[in-house]
Amino acid sequence: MKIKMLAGKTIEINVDLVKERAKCNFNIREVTHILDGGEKNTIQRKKIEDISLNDGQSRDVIPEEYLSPKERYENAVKKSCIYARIIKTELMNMTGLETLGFNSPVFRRIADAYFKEVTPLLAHFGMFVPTIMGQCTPEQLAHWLPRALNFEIVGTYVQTELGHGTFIRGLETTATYDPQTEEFVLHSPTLSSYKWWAGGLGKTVNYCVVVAQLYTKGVCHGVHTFIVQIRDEETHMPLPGIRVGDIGPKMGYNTGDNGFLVFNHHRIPRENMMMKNAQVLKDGTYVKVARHEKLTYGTMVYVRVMLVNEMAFNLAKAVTIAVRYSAVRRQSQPKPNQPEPQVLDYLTQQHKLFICIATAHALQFTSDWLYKTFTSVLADIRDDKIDTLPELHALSSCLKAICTSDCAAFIEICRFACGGHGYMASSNLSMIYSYVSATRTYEGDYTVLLLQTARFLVKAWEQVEKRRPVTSTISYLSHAFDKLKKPWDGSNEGIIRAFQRVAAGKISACINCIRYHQKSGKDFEDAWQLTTIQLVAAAEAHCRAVIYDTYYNETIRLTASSSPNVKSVMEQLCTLYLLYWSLERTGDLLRFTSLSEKDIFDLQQRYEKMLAVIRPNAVGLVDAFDIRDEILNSTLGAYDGRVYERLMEEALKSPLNAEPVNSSFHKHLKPFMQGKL
Ligand SMILES: CCCCCCCCCCCCCCCCCCCCC/C=C/C(=O)SCCNC(=O)CCNC(=O)[C@H](O)C(C)(C)COP(=O)(O)OP(=O)(O)OC[C@H]1O[C@@H](n2cnc3c(N)ncnc32)[C@H](O)[C@@H]1OP(=O)(O)O
Ligand SMILES: Cc1cc2nc3c(=O)[nH]c(=O)nc-3n(C[C@H](O)[C@H](O)[C@H](O)COP(=O)(O)OP(=O)(O)OC[C@H]3O[C@@H](n4cnc5c(N)ncnc54)[C@H](O)[C@@H]3O)c2cc1C
Repeated sequence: MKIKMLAGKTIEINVDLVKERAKCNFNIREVTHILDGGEKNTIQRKKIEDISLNDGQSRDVIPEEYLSPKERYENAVKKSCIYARIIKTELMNMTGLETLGFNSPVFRRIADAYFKEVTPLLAHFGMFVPTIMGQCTPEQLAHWLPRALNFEIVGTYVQTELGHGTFIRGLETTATYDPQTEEFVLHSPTLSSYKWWAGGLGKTVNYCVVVAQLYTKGVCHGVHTFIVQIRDEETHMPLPGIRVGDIGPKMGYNTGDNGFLVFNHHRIPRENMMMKNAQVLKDGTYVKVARHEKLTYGTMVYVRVMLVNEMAFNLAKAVTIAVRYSAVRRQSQPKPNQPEPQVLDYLTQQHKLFICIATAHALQFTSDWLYKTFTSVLADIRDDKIDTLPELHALSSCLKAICTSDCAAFIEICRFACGGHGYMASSNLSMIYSYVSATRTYEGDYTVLLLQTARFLVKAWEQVEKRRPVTSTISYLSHAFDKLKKPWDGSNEGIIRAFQRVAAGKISACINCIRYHQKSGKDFEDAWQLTTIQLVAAAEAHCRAVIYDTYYNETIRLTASSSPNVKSVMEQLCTLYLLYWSLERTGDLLRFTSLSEKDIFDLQQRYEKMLAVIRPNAVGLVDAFDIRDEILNSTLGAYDGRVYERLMEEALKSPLNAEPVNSSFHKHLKPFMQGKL
């Protein structure tokens, strides 16, 4: 152990980690600034983290795992209030922080110090407020937004029902306009129409955005959004006509009180229909305002965009834990009479972990780029231009699907990399995994969203066939008709072009398959269904090509003025990422490019050399994510590497250790062992 001063405190640091940090050859701070989007952001983030975490209010006295479900929920509500108050009063009013939105990634990051699972207010921050911002008229906005931002009301987003989640047009809850009273009557006509899943609905919120089928003058106009009060603002009792409760234990999100909601002819004022995109006049006349009918789905697009950033952050946490632990952990004896090596020195361990570091960078850069695209499309929509929306929908759909799926898979690999201790709840890897694993399903299931992107790609292909221009993310399709396979080029640019060829080849194969089925007499819908396995694969290939291209170009752009070693380590990671996926997808490359057996051998050699090059910087790279111990919440991943001490300290907190003999011994085990039971 070595002693080191950190943030004014003297701490003991594991000697292996000290050596690792001494080996690091690049400026860690510089990489942190790049990942944060600039030095100013890092300074601001650290200032906010200090204010909200230094007083220890985020800490639990008793670890959450030992509380009952009810106590865990109550603890999460208590901490949500502390957390929201700090953000609202102390941070939002600080000079210099005005530019931070309520949904700033910095606030998001701090939340993990307060909640091992989630805050019951997550859907308030992540969905209720954004829906108000996106779906209200200016008058409605003036009424609802300040109340929601000041937490005078707390809300959630209630869309999914027992019977339907994916197929929104199939939702059954009705909102029928009554011109006599100028109210909407909300009703749940069947068991399958019961609302199910919304976060915070069970016990926390008093308002919600409800998605329901709008009926007026006897005509159904499809799903629309309504702001519905469900609980009394004073007593919190459910209002008449409302049945609401918690849906019970889940694989994760257990402090999130996901709920059910049943309407029995519940009335709300006409003004509570969110009327930015469509209106119902007092006499019941339906007026469509928006030029694109899917603008009602705007909150989902927003959350899908935000989820890519969520994935980058969660993977950064998991790999920080796994790399630090792998530097501390020593195991086996590959050579006789030699000391046990750090497990990080095993090539197989590097193969598990360095791709996770690279992926966290790839997702961070892709998410920043996607967010910029999102804000630019929002600006277009404000100017009444809706032609950029389909591409945003296609991009956010596939990126949400692939990033959530990759991130869950890589977090599980981080757990494997930590052996048995990775399975301890105190490693925090299980909690990170259960949180991330749900993201592949919610906000649009993986397969369903990739099929949305596939629709866009098939249409794009038809445009390219007609030699019509297409948008930038699919411009590579224009080369799909080049007949000759180009010689394999293993440079980064060459690999990216090769994967664009793979994507184009897969889309082309789908088109051929759809047309083949149509020629055999199938209608388009059936031909589409028969092609869906390939369509999902084509959308995945397209998405990966977008990520490769974005990661590569952003790395070059963001390190243009970096110091040489920072530039090189960032480029090495990007190259590693491209080599990793080339080796993972040799089948595709063999099918659609001129890759040979010899090229695969070369790729493998280059990949393994790259692992060795990155090895000395591994701990430095995860330190550069700059995730505070309070946020990591892990016995295995703390900055000081006191892994075994922390494991033991946490074990001693188990209530089972509070007494030398548990009463069940005398009550059950002893009589059983003595044959008296
Ligand atoms: C002061 C306070 C400070 C506090 C600080 C706090 C800080 C904390 C910050 C927190 C913020 C962080 C946020 C990050 C994470 C947030 C997490 C929030 C928690 C989320 C929990 C989960 C919630 C949910 O799951 S909500 C429910 C989501 N449900 C779905 O996603 C359903 C999926 N289904 C669909 O999207 C659709 O039904 C679909 C697309 C599958 C099919 O729809 P359809 O109507 O049947 O359409 P279809 O006929 O197939 O297509 C017609 C046409 O329309 C196109 N289309 C479809 N969708 C869209 C769209 N969205 N936009 C544009 N176009 C669309 C489709 O492609 C077709 O086009 P064409 O092919 O051209 O015809
Ligand atoms: C933790 C969590 C939090 C949530 N929070 C909220 C919330 O706050 N508000 C809210 O409204 N909802 C919420 N949800 C619900 C969530 O949005 C839905 O569960 C999700 O959209 C998937 O829909 P589903 O459950 O209907 O799945 P289904 O659509 O029934 O999916 C089942 C299977 O069928 C497949 N499938 C479905 N349709 C097709 C198709 N057309 N083609 C091919 N395959 C298909 C899917 O791929 C999947 O494998 C939450 C869910 C979870 C798990």
